[in-house]
Amino acid sequence: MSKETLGFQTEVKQLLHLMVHSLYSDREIFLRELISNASDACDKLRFEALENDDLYEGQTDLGITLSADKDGRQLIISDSGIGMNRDDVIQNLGTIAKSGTADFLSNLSGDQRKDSQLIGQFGVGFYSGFMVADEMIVETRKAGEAQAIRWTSTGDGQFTVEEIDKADRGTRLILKLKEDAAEFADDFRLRSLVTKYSDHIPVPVRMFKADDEGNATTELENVNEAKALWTLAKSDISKEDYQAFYKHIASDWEDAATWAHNKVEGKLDYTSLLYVPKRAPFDLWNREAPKGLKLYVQRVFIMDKAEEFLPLYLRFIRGVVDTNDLSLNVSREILQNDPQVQSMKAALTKRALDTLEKMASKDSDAYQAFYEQFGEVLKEGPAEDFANKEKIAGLLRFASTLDNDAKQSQSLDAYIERAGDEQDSIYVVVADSHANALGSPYLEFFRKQGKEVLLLSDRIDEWLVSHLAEYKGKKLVDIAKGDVDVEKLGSKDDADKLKAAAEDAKDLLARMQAVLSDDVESVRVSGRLVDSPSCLVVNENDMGIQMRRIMEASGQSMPASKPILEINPEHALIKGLDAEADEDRFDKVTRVLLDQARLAAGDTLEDAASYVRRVNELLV
Ligand SMILES: Nc1ncnc2c1ncn2[C@@H]1O[C@H](COP(=O)(O)OP(=O)(O)OP(=O)(O)O)[C@@H](O)[C@H]1O
Repeated sequence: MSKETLGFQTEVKQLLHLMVHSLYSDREIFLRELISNASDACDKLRFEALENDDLYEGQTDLGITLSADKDGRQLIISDSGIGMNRDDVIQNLGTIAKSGTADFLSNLSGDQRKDSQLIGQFGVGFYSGFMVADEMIVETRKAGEAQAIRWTSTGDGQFTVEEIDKADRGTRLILKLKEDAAEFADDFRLRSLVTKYSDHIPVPVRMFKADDEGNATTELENVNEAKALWTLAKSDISKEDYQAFYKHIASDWEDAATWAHNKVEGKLDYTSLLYVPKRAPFDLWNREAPKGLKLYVQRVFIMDKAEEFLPLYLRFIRGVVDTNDLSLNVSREILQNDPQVQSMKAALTKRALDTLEKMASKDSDAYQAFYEQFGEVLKEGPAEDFANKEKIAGLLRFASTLDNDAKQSQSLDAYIERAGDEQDSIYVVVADSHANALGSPYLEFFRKQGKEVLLLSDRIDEWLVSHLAEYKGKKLVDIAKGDVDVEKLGSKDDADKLKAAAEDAKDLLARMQAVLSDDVESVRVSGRLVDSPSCLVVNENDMGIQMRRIMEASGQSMPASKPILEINPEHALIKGLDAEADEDRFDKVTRVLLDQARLAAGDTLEDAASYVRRVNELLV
C-alpha cells in the first residue's frame, strides 16, 4: 500500500496547536511521557504474552533504548513492547481523541500561562513530543504481525502513514528536535532526565556507553534502576522517587500532596501505593471518565484503571495495587465479584481515609488545599459507604457562622468542641449559595443566642445531610426543618413569650390560613425569626427545598407535601397585617409574605408575575 495522508481529528488538531505554540516551560517532561508510553507498551506485551508466548517472537527482552545524535539534532526512543499495526497507529496517534479532550478544550481561557497549566493537568502524552520536535516519526511493528508501519507528522493538521519493513517488534520513535531543543540530544542531559523522571518504572531504559573521549560506543548500559518502585522497601525510596513515580503513573505535572505505601501479608497479600493529587483533574465530575488504580498481579501489569479497588467517592486517588491473590488471567468481570477484591477494597478504602486523616492532623494548610479540590467528592461518601460514615464525616469541612466566611474550613469535631457537652445537636442550614445561607432567616434566632450554625451551600449538601443523621452521638439538625426548641436554645422565658404570642395571634393565624389553604399545611408563630416577617419550614422528616428542586430537575415526580409558614408577630409588617380590615389587601400581603418566604428559602416562584403585580399594587 502506498503512502497515505490523513487529517488529525479536530480536537487533536487543537490540542497539537496548543502544544506547539503555547508550551515553553517544563518542556523536558516530554521525555517522561514518551518513556511512559514505551514502558506501558512493554507492560502490555508481557501481559498478552501470558496467554500467547509466541508474541515474544523468541525475543523475551523487554526494554527501552534512547539514542541521541547531537549534531543531527535527533533523539530516538525505541522499545521492544507490543507495537502497533496500521489501525492502531491511525486511531491512537491521530484520529481518536482521548476521552475528555473536548472537556479540556472547553476549559481553556485563552490566557497562555493558565492554559499551559491546564495542558499539564490534561496528561499530555504522545503529542508532548511536539513541544521539542519539528517532526515526529513513528516506526512500529505489532508483536505477532508481519507488516510494519511508519507514521510521520510535523504537528500541523496532518500525518502520513505508510508500510515499511522493520525486523524487530515494537516502536521506534524519532524526534527531529527543534533548533532551541538541541539539549535533548545531549547524552548527559538525557541521563539526568531519565534518573529524574523514570528511575523506577518497571522496565530498563538503556543508552549507549560513552568512551573515554565522550563519544558513544555501540555498547548499551542501563541508566535507570528499573525496579518497580512499589516493590522496594520504604526506607530505600526517597521523596523525589515517590514524586517522580507519581508523575509517571498519573501523568501529572505537579507533585502529589501525599501518599501511603504499604505491604500487606497474611490473609490478604498485596502491596499498595496510593497517592493524593494536589489538583482535581478536569474530568472529576464526568461519571464516565475512567478512574481507579493500576493493577498488577505478581508484578505483571494487568490493567490501567481498575475501579474495583476504591469507592467512587475516593475516585481522585491514584496509584498502584500489586497482589498475589489474583490469577494472572483475571478479567474485569472476575474483579467485580471476587471476595478477595472486596476485602482489598475495604482495606484500601480505610488506608486512603487514614492517609487523609493524617494529612488533616499534620498539615492543616495542605489539607485545606486538598479539601478545596476534592471536598465535594468526599461529601458523596456518607451516602455511599455506610461502614465508614463517621470516618468520612470527620474529614469534612464546612463554612460556619463562627466567622461567616465562605471558606469551608470547620470540622465537625471543632464544632462539637466549641458547642460544649450540653448541646446535643449540630445545627446546619442548607442553601443554594453561601450568600443565601448567610442571609437565611432561619439563622436569626440562632445568631441571637450565639449558637453556631454550619452554612452548607454545595449542591450535594442536602443529600449529605440526609445521609448523615448524626456524628459522634450528636444529631445533625437542619434548622429549616421541624420546630425549634426555643426553651432549650434560649430560655424558659423565651418559650413562655412564644406561647403567649401564639395565643395572641390565634385570629391572625386563622385568617392567613384561610387565604393560603392551598399552599401551606399551616401558619404558625415562629420561634426562629428575629428580623424577618416570615419563613417557610418543612416537617422534620420531609425533603428539604434544595433536594426537592434537584429531584424535580432530574425528572422525578415528588409526593405533594406542603410546607409550614411561620410568622414573626413582633415584625411591623405582621402587626400591620393583623390590623388590616380590607380583606383584599390582607389577601395580597399574606400572599406576598408567602412568596418572600419561598424566595428566602432558595425556592423559585411558580407564578412570579403575580408576585410582582401584588407587590406593585401594594407599593402604590
Ligand atoms: N511506544 C508505544 N508503543 C505502543 N503503543 C503506543 C506507544 N506510544 C503510544 N502508544 C499508543 O498510543 C496511545 C496514545 O498515547 P498517549 O500518550 O497520547 O495517551 P495515553 O498514553 O493513553 O495517555 P496518558 O499519556 O495520559 O497516559 C496509547 O494509549 C497507546 O495505545
